[in-house]
Amino acid sequence: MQQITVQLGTRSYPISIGSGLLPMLSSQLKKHLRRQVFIITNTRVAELYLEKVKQALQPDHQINWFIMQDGEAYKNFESYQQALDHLITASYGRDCTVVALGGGVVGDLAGFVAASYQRGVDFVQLPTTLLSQVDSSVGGKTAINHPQGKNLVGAFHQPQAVVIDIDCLQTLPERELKAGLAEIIKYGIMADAEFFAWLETNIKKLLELDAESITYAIATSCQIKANVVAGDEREKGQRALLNLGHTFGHAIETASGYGNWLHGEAVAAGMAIAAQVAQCEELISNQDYQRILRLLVAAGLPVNAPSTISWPEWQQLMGRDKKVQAGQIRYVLPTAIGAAKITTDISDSTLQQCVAEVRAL
Ligand SMILES: NC(=O)c1ccc[n+]([C@@H]2O[C@H](COP(=O)([O-])OP(=O)(O)OC[C@H]3O[C@@H](n4cnc5c(N)ncnc54)[C@H](O)[C@@H]3O)[C@@H](O)[C@H]2O)c1
Ligand SMILES: O=C(O)C(=O)C[C@@H](O)[C@H](O)[C@H](O)COP(=O)(O)O
Ligand SMILES: [Zn+2]
Repeated sequence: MQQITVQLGTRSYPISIGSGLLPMLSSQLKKHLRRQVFIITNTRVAELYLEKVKQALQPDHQINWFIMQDGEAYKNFESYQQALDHLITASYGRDCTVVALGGGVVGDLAGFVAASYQRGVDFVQLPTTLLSQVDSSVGGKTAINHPQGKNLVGAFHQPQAVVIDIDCLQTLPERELKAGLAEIIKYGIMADAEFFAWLETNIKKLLELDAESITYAIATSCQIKANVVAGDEREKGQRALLNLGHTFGHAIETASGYGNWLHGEAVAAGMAIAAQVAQCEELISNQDYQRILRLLVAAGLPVNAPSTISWPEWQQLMGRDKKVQAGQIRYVLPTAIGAAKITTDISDSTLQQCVAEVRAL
């Protein structure tokens, strides 16, 4: 088992990564779980893992749970209210722990429940998708979607612990695995040229779920994210680099109806647009631009944006991005493999042309 710490002073927390961790949860989480535990999961994950988790935690804990509907479309106000209704009906107090068992949808929603129930209770993440293991379970961004934009309602609320059992990936559909690779590739592009080169060589092994390679990719991703979050917990500056591809990607997810494009797929197409803009602006070499596209394609990810979104719609959706400051959209653009920058200085015509070109790739 490997352990990484997110260094946030008194709110620091461990990320444990390994095989066979769910059955050993009680010992993994000894110091991190309150007596009253409230598990939030979804229909699919409950079928696969809820009993295992309950068994691992009994009899030391009082356990209640809420099973939400499966899918991005359910990361909404209704599921949020239903989860709270369950917590209140079960008479859970402020001294409970909310446990998220599932992918990023469950994790984001459960995190927001934990952040807001009785003004904040403890929270533990048990991520079961590749995407949630490398990204959403770490860093404390919690949220639900609004029909007009992704993650528009939420809070920063760090977990007490994250336990990543790589065995969960055995049951994950291939399309979801690929979606997780998008956020892994993101780390290589924005922060780590050596990791990007490793991904170029090992992408097939990741697609085949080679245990050593997957563990290395998860640990490296979590370490990169932990470093960024430790330096800028609330996205006042450099944390925005973790949003590479998201200004465009979130617009794609919202415009196409939540769940039609997976988050990772939309981020992949968003990173292709960001790379294209960077190339038009001569911020990145053609060679690095090509390497980004090649790796995304090798991971089986889309590099084309949908052609159904009109330019005014792009503008409206991107205008709701949470990085907007003083009415100006701040774009994250790659400047080389392993480096990115945040800029407002891109003309509308360049953007429109790049979005059109990525549609035509
Ligand atoms: N908070 C953050 O920092 C952050 C970071 C990245 C993404 N996100 C959010 O995460 C969400 C995407 O997360 P996701 O890609 O995990 O999607 P998801 O949570 O919808 O999970 C994908 C699918 O896999 C199923 N599933 C989960 N674990 C499984 C398993 N082990 N075996 C079989 N099926 C399983 C789920 O039921 C679902 O159908 C988006 O809402 C995105 O906005 C948040
Ligand atoms: O942790 C972060 O910071 C990220 O930006 C990670 C992203 O992968 C993630 O999708 C996040 O939820 C996007 O944040 P948002 O602030 O744009 O909603
Ligand atoms: Zn993301």
